[in-house]
Amino acid sequence: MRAIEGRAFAAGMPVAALMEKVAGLITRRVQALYPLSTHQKVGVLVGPGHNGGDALVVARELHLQGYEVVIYRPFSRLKELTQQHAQYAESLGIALVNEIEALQSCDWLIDGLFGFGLERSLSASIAEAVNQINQWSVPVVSIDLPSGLHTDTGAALGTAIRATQTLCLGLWKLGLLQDNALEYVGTAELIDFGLPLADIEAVLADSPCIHRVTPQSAIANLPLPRSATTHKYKMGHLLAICGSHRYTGGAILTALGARASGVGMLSVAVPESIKPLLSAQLPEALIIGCPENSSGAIAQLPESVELSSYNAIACGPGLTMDASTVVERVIASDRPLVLDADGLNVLAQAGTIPTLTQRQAPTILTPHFGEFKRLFPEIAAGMTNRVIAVREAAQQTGAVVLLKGARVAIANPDGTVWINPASTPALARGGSGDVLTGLIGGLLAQDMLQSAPIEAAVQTGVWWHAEAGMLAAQERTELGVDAFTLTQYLMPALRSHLQ
Ligand SMILES: NC(=O)C1=CN([C@@H]2O[C@H](COP(=O)(O)OP(=O)(O)OC[C@H]3O[C@@H](n4cnc5c(N)ncnc54)[C@H](O)[C@@H]3O)[C@@H](O)[C@H]2O)[C@H](O)CC1
Ligand SMILES: [K+]
Repeated sequence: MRAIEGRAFAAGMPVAALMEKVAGLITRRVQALYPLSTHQKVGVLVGPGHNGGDALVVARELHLQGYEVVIYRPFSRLKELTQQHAQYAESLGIALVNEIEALQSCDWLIDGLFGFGLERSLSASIAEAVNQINQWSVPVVSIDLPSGLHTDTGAALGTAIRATQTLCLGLWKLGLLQDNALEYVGTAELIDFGLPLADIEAVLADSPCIHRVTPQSAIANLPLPRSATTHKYKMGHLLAICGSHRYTGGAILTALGARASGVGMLSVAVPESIKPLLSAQLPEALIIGCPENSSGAIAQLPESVELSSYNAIACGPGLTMDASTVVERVIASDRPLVLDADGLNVLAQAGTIPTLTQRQAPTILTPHFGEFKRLFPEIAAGMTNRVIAVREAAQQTGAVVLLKGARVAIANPDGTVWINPASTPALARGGSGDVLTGLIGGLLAQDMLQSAPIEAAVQTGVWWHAEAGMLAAQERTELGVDAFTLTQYLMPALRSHLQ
């Protein structure tokens, strides 16, 4: 962002004009959020840089419209432009207070302490003020990002404002999309102030892109509409390899996730002894009973199974490590593959990078952080930024890597990263990952027939899964989204977007 705005300034755009333009847009938005009639008294936190400058311009405009504005500006040295706005605000008679307590009686607050220029931890006195504000129940709108958050990693440097809304300026700051930042950001919105595309492209051209998954991008990747003359074999055939005597449910959930994807044919390989349970739940699927070993894990696939007849394979949920022979066989195959759970643990044991660099077909890995650490111990050891870490993992293995967390990040081997910006903690529950594996597998099997890029299935699966979780949580509370229920919400969630 600094480089992009630097190009605009170098080309003649006055800094003050850009600040005025941006702050005007912020003012309009906060007035809509906090109307004068109900939220007359506003406290404005002003930092030393241009984030503080933005805040002062907003303070001035709100004052001129009749709001009762109180400024808290705990820095003696301000950047020049910020200093000028501070002086003008004073000349208008806007109240200035030295004690943070004076803001507690405000109806709402604007946070302009720091934006993307924060480079070190907050000093003790500022941290103290921020902690106090966080204990009040006064709503806070943060300009650009909650003060105290690092703009890239989203980590709180010491402490940070817990915002009600964050109005991010121009382009999404990566930090706002990181798990670290979630408890601080509140509702995030982008204030688009018309950065010239040429400047954005010139600065970002050489760095791999980071995208947000949007409903539009996710829906565009769905295998819809179906061709009027299609038939089941044209809609993909997925082989799910999952479950054990111990973990029957994992197999059922994976298969139900796959079913929801609309895949043309679904085959599910499970240990022979649990076949009747799967058949009862999934009358439409072809359940393959496999020879099992003494622990009740799949020992091997039946000889009749011809891997080359499937468009994709999803492998891992509920297998246990005792099924390592079958996982190794699948990894060695030439089929597009989604690996999860024990599939990942077997891969880690075999050596992630040497094993995957030998694969010819596409691979999708879906680790949570614990599995990620086992797969990529070196990357995980030095990790401060999930997005960079997942990108490295994809680049080193040639696989698409989906790192689970509060916000899923998906990296392609070319360095592109996709982040799904909306989800729900209701999904933090055993089995919800199994549903995701099946769903992605089913989408992948369909995509393979349409020659869609493999990451399309991953993005769409992640988005759809989160949407189902959010819809279920809305109707049933965050406690009501067990993994089976989640599978029941996949269709309603999609329908609500397609209408
Ligand atoms: N293109 C845009 O997005 C625009 C952004 N604007 C706003 O400008 C800020 C970024 O401004 P900048 O002055 O670079 O940084 P900050 O306001 O975040 O403050 C940095 C300021 O503070 C000093 N500093 C850094 N860390 C600390 C610390 N821990 N304690 C004390 N002081 C610290 C540092 O030396 C700087 O002086 C952006 O976020 C937007 O809000 C423009 O107004 C419009 C275009
Ligand atoms: K801020």
